[in-house]
Amino acid sequence: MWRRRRPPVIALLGVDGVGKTTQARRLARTLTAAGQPASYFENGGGRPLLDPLARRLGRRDGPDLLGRRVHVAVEATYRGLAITRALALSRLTGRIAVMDRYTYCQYAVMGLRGDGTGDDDGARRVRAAYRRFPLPDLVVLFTAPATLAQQRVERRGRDHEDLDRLTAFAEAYRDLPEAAAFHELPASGTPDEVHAVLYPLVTEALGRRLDRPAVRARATHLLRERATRRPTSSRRNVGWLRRRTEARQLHGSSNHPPPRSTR
Ligand SMILES: Cc1cn([C@H]2C[C@H](O)[C@@H](COP(=O)(O)OP(=O)(O)O)O2)c(=O)[nH]c1=O
Repeated sequence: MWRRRRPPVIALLGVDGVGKTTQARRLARTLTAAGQPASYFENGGGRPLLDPLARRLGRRDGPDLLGRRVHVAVEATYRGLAITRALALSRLTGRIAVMDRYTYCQYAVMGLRGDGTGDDDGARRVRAAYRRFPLPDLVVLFTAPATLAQQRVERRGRDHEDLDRLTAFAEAYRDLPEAAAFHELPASGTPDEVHAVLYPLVTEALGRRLDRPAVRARATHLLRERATRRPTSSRRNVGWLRRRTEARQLHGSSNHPPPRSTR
């Protein structure tokens, strides 16, 4: 269905533990089962790799290991490459891209840490580099109390999250200039409950996308209609052809111009 056009992009955002991965994987499966092939893509900034490495080397985290400027460059490049790969695979396969995190997560995490502001124009450079990525057809920001997100992260058993950091991170998402276009979805319920709200939002966004060719076809039709009403050069040519044919019929010649009346 999406072979000739860029397949839709659905981006799921939110702080750690809010349920992005759970919902994104499920969404890709449900869409595929419903005949709308979709793929799940994870677009992290490499934190699960960098932070443990930093700790092994006796540092607190990635920024402490690399310095703020280098860390942002590494993180934004890592995420940018993940998004590039995801979009390329989606385009090649014609499958809807369900994005677990997107460009906005980089902007939010930089806002949270205060990276790339003041003398350092890192934030502007990251935004400039990410400008080539398409606007998603739907951006969903999952929200949940920080305590619940923290419990979920603990239950996952892979990492730990500080409560204050989760609260500030949620604020950083809401402070983004793009936040007005995000669809906020409370994600405190069970995975079934959250999916039941998410899925109709997604199908509605896909429907809007499917409507676009119809709008374009109608516009093309109206333009053609207008063009045939206006006296264009091609219509004048048709008139000239008709007059020439009539003249030839009058003078009984098909291949030669009509004789001049003065002769
Ligand atoms: C969505 C959800 C997740 N979980 C669990 C599954 C995971 O182990 C953990 C974190 O969910 P996860 O989807 O990994 O969150 P995120 O991608 O936003 O960091 O919480 C619940 O217990 N209940 C839920 O409703």
